[in-house]
Amino acid sequence: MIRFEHVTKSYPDGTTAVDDLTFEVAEGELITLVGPSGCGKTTTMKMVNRLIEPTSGRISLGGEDISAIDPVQLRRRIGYVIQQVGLFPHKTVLDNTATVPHLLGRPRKEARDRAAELLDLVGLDPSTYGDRYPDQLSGGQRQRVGVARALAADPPVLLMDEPFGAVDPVVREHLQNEFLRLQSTLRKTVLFVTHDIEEAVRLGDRIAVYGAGRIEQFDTPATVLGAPATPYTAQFVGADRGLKRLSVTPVEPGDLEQPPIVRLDDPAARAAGRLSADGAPWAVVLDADGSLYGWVPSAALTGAAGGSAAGPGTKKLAPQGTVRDHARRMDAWLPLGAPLKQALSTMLQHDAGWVAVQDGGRFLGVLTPARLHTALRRSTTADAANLPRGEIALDTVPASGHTVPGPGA
Ligand SMILES: Nc1ncnc2c1ncn2[C@@H]1O[C@H](COP(=O)(O)OP(=O)(O)OP(=O)(O)O)[C@@H](O)[C@H]1O
Repeated sequence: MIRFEHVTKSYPDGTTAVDDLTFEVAEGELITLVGPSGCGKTTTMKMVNRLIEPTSGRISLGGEDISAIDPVQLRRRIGYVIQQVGLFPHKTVLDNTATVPHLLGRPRKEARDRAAELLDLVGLDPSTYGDRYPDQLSGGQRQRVGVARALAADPPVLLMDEPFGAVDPVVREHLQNEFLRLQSTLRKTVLFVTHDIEEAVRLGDRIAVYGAGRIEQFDTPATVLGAPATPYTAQFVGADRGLKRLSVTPVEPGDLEQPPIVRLDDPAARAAGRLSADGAPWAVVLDADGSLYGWVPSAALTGAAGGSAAGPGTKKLAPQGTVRDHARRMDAWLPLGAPLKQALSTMLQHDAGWVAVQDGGRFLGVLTPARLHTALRRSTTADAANLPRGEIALDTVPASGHTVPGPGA
């Protein structure tokens, strides 16, 4: 969709803002441009809508050389969101958003209806905010209007230059999540400038890491974090890149452990026999349709008073009733493909030694801290070797136990 071929921008004073850039952005892809101040990110962006003309090289949009497109026509195909949103102070939020469609010839009423839809889309109720003026909004709300306005002409391409840079971290994360939700349905081709590596990782399908005027690495967030191409990139993404990588590494079926499984309606005696044969301290309990209900400690099944809390020497009774009578609920589960960070956070939140992973309501297995660590290492090695994760064998330091720790362990 967007293609840079050997693009250079030099200024008469001898500054080379961008030096021989070549890259391609696919349709519907969100690329984050990240790097320190002055490395050429904004210059790259402004060359796409011809606010800056390159000194040499070629930029094309959908196969068309942009130097042959009238800049005004070109900008109608490209939404532009900047940090200092640049709303018209004397116009209401609704009119600010409707300006572009109206300028493009849509009747006023139609343009305003569309603007109301867009405000709704970016999370601003038009009946509450539509009649306000920009100075009656918070910084985060103004940014949302900026995004709505950029989307108003329904351009296939969006350029976003630190659009969430001026708001506090909490609002910023909120805006990022909303923008991701929007992008998952709109699938615009987006160039997004930021100097915040966290933001670049969270939003980008791929990240372009800039050094002075050049791209040092252009790859997926997982690869940039797991296998930085140069010492510069490694230093830029930070020493805690393993931790950041948790956010972009999904849970895969091969990561899961398989504790014994019993069903809610199984007789307790049979379930106890099964656990005792396996030497397992607990089992996952599934309901009739195969989804997670919770877990049951072996001690509870064998009737020891107080279940898993029973001390040594407690007299064991014959198992009574069904598993349902002894099982404990466990709400902590994740969908397959959820990031490892969510897995870790769910374990911590539930104070549990494992978290169940399900696919469309079907239980697949459990992830433990040890397995999470292995998954992270394996995916990092796989990215560096350019192989599927399942094909990576690790030389692993053995975990201390060989059974899955019980919840709360
Ligand atoms: N008109 C100009 N004349 C000379 N140098 C310029 C001019 N405009 C920009 N530059 C230089 O080009 C380089 C790239 O600037 P650019 O705005 O693209 O950086 P950036 O990566 O977006 O930085 P920031 O994160 O601070 O916005 C900088 O060194 C800047 O000083």
